[in-house]
Amino acid sequence: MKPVVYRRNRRADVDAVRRLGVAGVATVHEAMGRIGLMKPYLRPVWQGGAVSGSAVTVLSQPGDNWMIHVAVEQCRPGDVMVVALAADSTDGMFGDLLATSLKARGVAGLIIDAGCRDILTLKEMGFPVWSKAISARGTVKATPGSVNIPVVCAGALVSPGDVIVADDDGVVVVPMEDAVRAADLADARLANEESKRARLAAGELGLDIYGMREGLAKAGLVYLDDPEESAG
Ligand SMILES: O=C([O-])CC(=O)C(=O)O
Ligand SMILES: [Mg+2]
Repeated sequence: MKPVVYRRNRRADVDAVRRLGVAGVATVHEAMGRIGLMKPYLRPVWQGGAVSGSAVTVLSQPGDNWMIHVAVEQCRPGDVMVVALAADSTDGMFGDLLATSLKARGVAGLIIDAGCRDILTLKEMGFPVWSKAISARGTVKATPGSVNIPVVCAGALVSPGDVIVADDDGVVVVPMEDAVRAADLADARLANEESKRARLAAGELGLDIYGMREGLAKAGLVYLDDPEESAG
């Protein structure tokens, strides 16, 4: 496949992107029917960061961060850069210099299926990164890849413009055309969880709130008194 950069104007619906970010990864993943989650080996390089934004996708060669430099130019404020690899790598392809460049363009964060370095500075900058590894191993600029093509990142298909939601729980992808519907479903789920949270906090049991007792009995669960106590 010839290396290519697709210039792209289309982005996901801005309000849907915001609402999906508020809902967070676990809620969005559930709302979509438990799909779209990247593999859990992708971890935030510092805790407490959270982003949602339209994906600018990058396909890079292992040990080579040339295409990240190329992709910076294609980013707009609010975008999330997603870097997939043509073959497995944990090399430290990204650090505070590239983060400074992305931040200057208003990019919200980076998802990378490889290594990241300069962690302390990234944390001080408040620039969130989810990576497969933390590694100081340096990389070259030798072989081109592509920008804004569909990629598979940590097991999930990401097309340019798809919504990326990332927080301490992981990273989830929402197809661009599903963004508004997913945001509506996530909002409904949040409202429903709020009422459940209040009832659980008041001491009601999940067993009763969810009407589980009958199903458990049908499934054969029995309750017995402790034989030692009744013998006594
Ligand atoms: O320069 C690199 O190759 C990656 C890096 O450490 C940075 O962006 O600061
Ligand atoms: Mg560096």
